[in-house]
Amino acid sequence: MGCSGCRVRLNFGKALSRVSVFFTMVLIFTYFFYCLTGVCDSAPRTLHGQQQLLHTDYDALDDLGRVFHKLRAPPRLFRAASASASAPSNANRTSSAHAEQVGADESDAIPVSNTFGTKRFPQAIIIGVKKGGTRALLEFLRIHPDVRAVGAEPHFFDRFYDKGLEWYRDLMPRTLDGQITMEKTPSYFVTKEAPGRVCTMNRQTKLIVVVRDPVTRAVSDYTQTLSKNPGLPSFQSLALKNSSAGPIDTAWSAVRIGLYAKHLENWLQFFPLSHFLFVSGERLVSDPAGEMGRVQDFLGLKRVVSDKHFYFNQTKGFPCLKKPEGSSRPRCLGKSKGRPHPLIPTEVLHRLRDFYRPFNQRFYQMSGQDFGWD
Ligand SMILES: Nc1ncnc2c1ncn2[C@@H]1O[C@H](COP(=O)(O)OS(=O)(=O)O)[C@@H](OP(=O)(O)O)[C@H]1O
Repeated sequence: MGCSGCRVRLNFGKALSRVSVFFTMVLIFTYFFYCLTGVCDSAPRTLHGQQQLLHTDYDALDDLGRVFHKLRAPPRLFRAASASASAPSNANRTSSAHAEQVGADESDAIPVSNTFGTKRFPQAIIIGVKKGGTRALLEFLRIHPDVRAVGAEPHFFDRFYDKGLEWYRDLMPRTLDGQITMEKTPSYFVTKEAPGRVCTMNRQTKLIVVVRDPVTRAVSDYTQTLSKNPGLPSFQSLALKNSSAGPIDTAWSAVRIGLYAKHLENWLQFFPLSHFLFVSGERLVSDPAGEMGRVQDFLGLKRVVSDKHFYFNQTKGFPCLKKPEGSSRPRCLGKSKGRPHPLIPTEVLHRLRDFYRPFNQRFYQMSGQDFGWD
């Protein structure tokens, strides 16, 4: 009896240890599963620490009103997490970052998440210009394994500066050594306070400005506003004071943003010219690989993004990204990028062109580049 009792107790003890081993395994698997999905990210978080910037829809990402909706979106599963789940070697680091970029098109989200690395302030920012081609540039750069970028526009240096630098850093994706953190907010270029603020964050920041013929840019800007507000007055009545007879209305933001020389002057009070790269919005469309070569050189990156990444999509009328490795679909920008412009009377366009000419010439002198808009 004592013996059997002891045996029963022994059997019971064995069963108990098997059950506890089983539960321990379950716990370990659950923990790893959650880690892989980024939920157990243990890095310190700020007030806004739950925000996870996801690359979802290019149009929405550029829609300022929806940025914070995007910021609060819950993290989703992503392929790269498992690729980098084991301690990442240097090779894994680049390929895992690359894997995060794979698989998106304009409607299908590419959740960008990473439980490894450190959140850093951006070393390079695309500061402008609105409707210049900034989204195309950022998305082309994101193919590069050594670039990690915020998908949405943070608008920190113009709208949310009072939230503080830690808030801003927390918006950034994690990067590993050798990777560059980037963001794009085109309104920085025309924000008076932005240069001083960026300089306070880091005076070594590299600044990229995508510029486009200011006349076409103004029409593009107007097209965007019109798409949100169909009752908008005509382009000419907004561009010209006192209707068609009057002078150009420089108070209208669609006109004012195109005074590139004026805005650049403000930035040059804080940063030397060597910190700027001016990307031609026109060449970004006609020769994306060529322009991307210049951008990668400026950022000190290996030239990874090249001809082989692009194809010209006849339907869209713009270059798109070829099917990235492991993805089922090629990637074009969304509907709000490359949409048809309304017809503007030729004399109004001529008047605008004449108006911009001296500012363009001044901008060519300041930047040391002739963009050939005249
Ligand atoms: N590859 C590719 N695909 C689609 N569109 C392209 C591309 N490259 C440059 N562009 C031009 O980008 C213009 C929009 O500029 P932004 O992205 O800077 O706009 S925004 O300020 O972020 O709203 C957009 O302006 P619109 O043509 O007026 O829509 C495009 O001309």
